[in-house]
Amino acid sequence: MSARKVPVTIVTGFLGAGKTTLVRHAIETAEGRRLALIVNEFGDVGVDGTILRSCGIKNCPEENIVELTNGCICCTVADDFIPTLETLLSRQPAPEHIIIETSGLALPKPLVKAFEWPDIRNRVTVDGVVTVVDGPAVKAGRFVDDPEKVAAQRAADPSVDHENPLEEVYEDQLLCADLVVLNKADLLSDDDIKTLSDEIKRSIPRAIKIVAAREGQVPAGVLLGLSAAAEDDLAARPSHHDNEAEHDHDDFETFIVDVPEVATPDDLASRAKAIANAHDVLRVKGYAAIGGKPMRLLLQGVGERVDTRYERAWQPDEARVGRLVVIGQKGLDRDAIVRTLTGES
Ligand SMILES: Nc1nc2c(ncn2[C@@H]2O[C@H](COP(=O)(O)OP(=O)(O)OP(=O)(O)O)[C@@H](O)[C@H]2O)c(=O)[nH]1
Repeated sequence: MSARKVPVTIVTGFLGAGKTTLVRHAIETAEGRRLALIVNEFGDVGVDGTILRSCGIKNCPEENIVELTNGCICCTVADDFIPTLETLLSRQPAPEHIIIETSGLALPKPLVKAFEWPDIRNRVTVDGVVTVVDGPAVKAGRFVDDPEKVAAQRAADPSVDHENPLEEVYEDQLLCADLVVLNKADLLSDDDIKTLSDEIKRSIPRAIKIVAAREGQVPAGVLLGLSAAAEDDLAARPSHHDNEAEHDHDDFETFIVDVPEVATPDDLASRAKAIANAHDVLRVKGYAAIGGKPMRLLLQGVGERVDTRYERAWQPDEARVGRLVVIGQKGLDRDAIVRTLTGES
C-alpha cells in the first residue's frame, strides 16, 4: 500500500494582501502538526522568511522554512521548487503538512500543475489553494481599470490593446482558489464584506468558500484540510495564460534600495508614503536603522498604507544599513524613488 500523500496548501494573493500574516497565524495555531514552509518572495531581502522564522514554534523548526528568492515560484518550478519540495519530503521526521506562500505576483496554476509531475504526484497532493484578498484594495478599485484612464489611452491611440496586468494577476489567483480569505476586514464594514464576497463569488465559475478575516486569523483547522486535490481539477481553474506555453512578469519590476540610518520611524514612513503617492508603487518592504536605536525597524508599505515596528536587535557583525524592496508596474522612475527613500530629496 502506498504511503499517505503529504498535503500541501498553496497560499497566494496579490502583493501585500496579508499572506505572511495568515501563514504566521496558521503555524502558531496548527496544534502540534509538524509543518514545513516554502516562502517565495521577490528580491533577497527576505522579510517574509524573517517574520516566519521569528515565530519560534516547535512544530515548524527553522530548518523546515525554506525561502525561494529567485523570482516568482511559478517560473522556477523545475529549478527551484521541485528540488526544494523533495528536500523537505526527505527530512526526518517528515513534515505532515507543507505550506507554500507564493510571491504576490505569482500565478498559482503553473505551480499546481507541477503536482502532476510523476515523481511528485505519488508523494504529495495540493490540499487547497488559499487566495488572500486585500479587501480594502478591491473596494478601492485597485484591480479594475479606471475608465477615464482607459478612455484617454484609447483616444490617444485607438489601436492600443488594453489589458490590465494587476487585474490579470488578481483574477488568476481568484480563479485557482479553493478558499478565498477576504482579509483586512477591520477596514471594511459589514456591507462591504457582503458586497465584496458576492462580487468574488460571481467572478469564480464554481462554488468556493469565502471567509472574512482580520490579520489573516483563519483557524488552522479551516485552512489546512480542504482535501481539494487541486492537481486533479486543473480544467476547472481557468487562467489568462492558458493558451500560452510560457508566461512572464514583464509588466512589473522590482529593485532594492539601500537606506542609510534614518532619524525616526515616521521619517521613513513618510518617505515610503511619498513614493507610493508620486510613483504608484505597489509594495515597499524591508528594514532600516534608526539613529541611536539598537533595534532594527521593519517597514511594510502596501500602496499608501505604511506600517513600521521594531523587529529585532541589530547583530554586532551587521552593518546598520537599511534595505527596502520596491515593487511596481514597469516604468518606475528608479532614480527619483531612490532619492526619496534615501532622504536625498
Ligand atoms: N489593517 C490590516 N492590516 C493587515 C491585515 N493583515 C495584514 N495586514 C498588514 O498588511 C501588510 C502586508 O501584510 P503581509 O502579511 O506581509 O502581506 P503579504 O501578502 O505577505 O505581502 P507580500 O508577500 O509582499 O505580497 C502588513 O503591514 C500587515 O501588518 C489586516 O487584516 N488588517
